[in-house]
Amino acid sequence: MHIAVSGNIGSGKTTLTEKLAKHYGWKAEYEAVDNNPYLPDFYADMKRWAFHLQVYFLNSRFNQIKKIQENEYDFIQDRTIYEDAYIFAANLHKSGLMTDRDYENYQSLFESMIAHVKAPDLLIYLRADIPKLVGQIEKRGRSYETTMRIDYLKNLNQHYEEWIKNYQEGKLLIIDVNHLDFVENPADFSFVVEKVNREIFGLFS
Ligand SMILES: Nc1ncnc2c1ncn2[C@@H]1O[C@H](COP(=O)(O)OP(=O)(O)OP(=O)(O)O)[C@@H](O)[C@H]1O
Repeated sequence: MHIAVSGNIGSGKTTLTEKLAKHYGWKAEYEAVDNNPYLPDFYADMKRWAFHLQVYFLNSRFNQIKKIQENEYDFIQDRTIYEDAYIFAANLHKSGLMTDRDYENYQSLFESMIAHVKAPDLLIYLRADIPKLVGQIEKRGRSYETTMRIDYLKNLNQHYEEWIKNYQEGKLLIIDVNHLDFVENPADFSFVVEKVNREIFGLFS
């Protein structure tokens, strides 16, 4: 079984992925953040590094999916390959931070890859408004994320909502996390687990 957690920057994917993996005994696949060779440069100069970063994420996500699909274990994945293409790359192109030429090249690479990708059995989307995202980004205090503009988060949220509205690849669970704190409040985590239980009941057989 393949579960994926999606959502904007700071929506709490990594924490929820960790907690659900522990709760259900699933293996977890995280985003390449600490060893990412482009991320700090990208935040300093998006136009200069957009294409490089997108190719890096696409490849790293594709390798994760291969691993998940080739394995017999149940996996939970922190962010999907769809978000790289339909949210981040699309937004960079729309905002004029990726040229038409680079975007077309990227899309063609994505199309070649997506033919080999199976959608997750369950997609969990963490919906969060800007104040919640900003609060969580500030709390974790990654230095290179301090230059991030509110507009960037807003545009990403618009892309997320559009994508989720049209998502038909598999089961989808939308969780509004604006008033949830599944780290500090055990009842909030139980609330999420109950929702997930309802969705995965039947997927195990
Ligand atoms: N395709 C992409 N294009 C641009 N930036 C990306 C892409 N994928 C991930 N990132 C950025 O890489 C970093 C990944 O950090 P991390 O894995 O902690 O996730 P996050 O998006 O901050 O979410 P969360 O707080 O929900 O775990 C963030 O700054 C994130 O937005």
